[in-house]
Amino acid sequence: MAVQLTDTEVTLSLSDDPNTSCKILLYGATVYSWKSQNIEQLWLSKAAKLDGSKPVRGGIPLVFPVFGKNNSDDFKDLPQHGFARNSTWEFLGQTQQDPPTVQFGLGPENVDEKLYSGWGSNKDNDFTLILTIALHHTYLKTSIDVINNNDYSWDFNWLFHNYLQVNDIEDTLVSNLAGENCFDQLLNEHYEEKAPAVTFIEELDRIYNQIPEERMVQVIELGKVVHSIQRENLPDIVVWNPWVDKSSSIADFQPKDGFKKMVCIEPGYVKKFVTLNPGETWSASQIIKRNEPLTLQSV
Ligand SMILES: O=P(O)(O)OC[C@H]1O[C@H](O)[C@H](O)[C@@H](O)[C@@H]1O
Repeated sequence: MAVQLTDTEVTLSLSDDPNTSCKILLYGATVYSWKSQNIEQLWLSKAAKLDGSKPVRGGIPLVFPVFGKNNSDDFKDLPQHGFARNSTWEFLGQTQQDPPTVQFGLGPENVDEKLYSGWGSNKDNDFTLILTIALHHTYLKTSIDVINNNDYSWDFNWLFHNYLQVNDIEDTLVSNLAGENCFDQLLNEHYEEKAPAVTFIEELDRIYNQIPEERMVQVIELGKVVHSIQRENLPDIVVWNPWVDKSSSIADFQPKDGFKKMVCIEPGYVKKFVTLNPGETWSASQIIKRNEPLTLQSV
């Protein structure tokens, strides 16, 4: 069976290749495992909670309606990264057989009242989120539709918080960001990226912004491309590795040297807010690919 459902999660697998599969928790609609030909592609903390008691540390948590903490009136009462990752989504069903494709939905009725009331000055922003996940032989596609059901407009951020698995972060490069604008969240500074590729030797937390859509960001290990990310309507890319001190301060980050095995590459719309008008739908997607050729688009 290509799609299996339990009370808490959905599993997709390819009928002609059962070793290619992904698992999605209803909690947060979080993809917490994606295996391609039996090789796990996503990093998941050994201490990640999969019981709905807190957002999943690993996989692909979803960030909505705010990225990080924001002190403006409409967002200051929300938790870090909003409430999509800590709400239980509805499974809407399978929409396609081949490739296996499923959808999940979230609306105000699914969100804890206290969390929801932290958003917006009207306190009744009526939204629908539809998440679509499609599993292919060599890639995983996640797409989001955000619908405004109100008769007034409101603002939001969206981000796919991908925790990608690597063998050794010190052998890992992230390419195709040279020459782009970056906001360094640790230095609290904007600058132009001068390095031909992003390397990791300490904690790193940057928002690369307004990256042209044709730019394919690639994660390269010892000269081999391990992940490539294609984006639609997601102009910003957060690159994060917590390294030693930050990992040790995160209770559900295990093992403590797990930062060596992961890099977060997070396509989103976070440097500015999307303003969504009444009745309108905003759509975006990402495709995470394996085994792509090296594409040099900036050096
Ligand atoms: O600990 P969390 O709330 O899941 O956030 C984890 C990380 O998310 C993003 O990558 C941010 O850029 C980081 O500043 C943050 O530390």
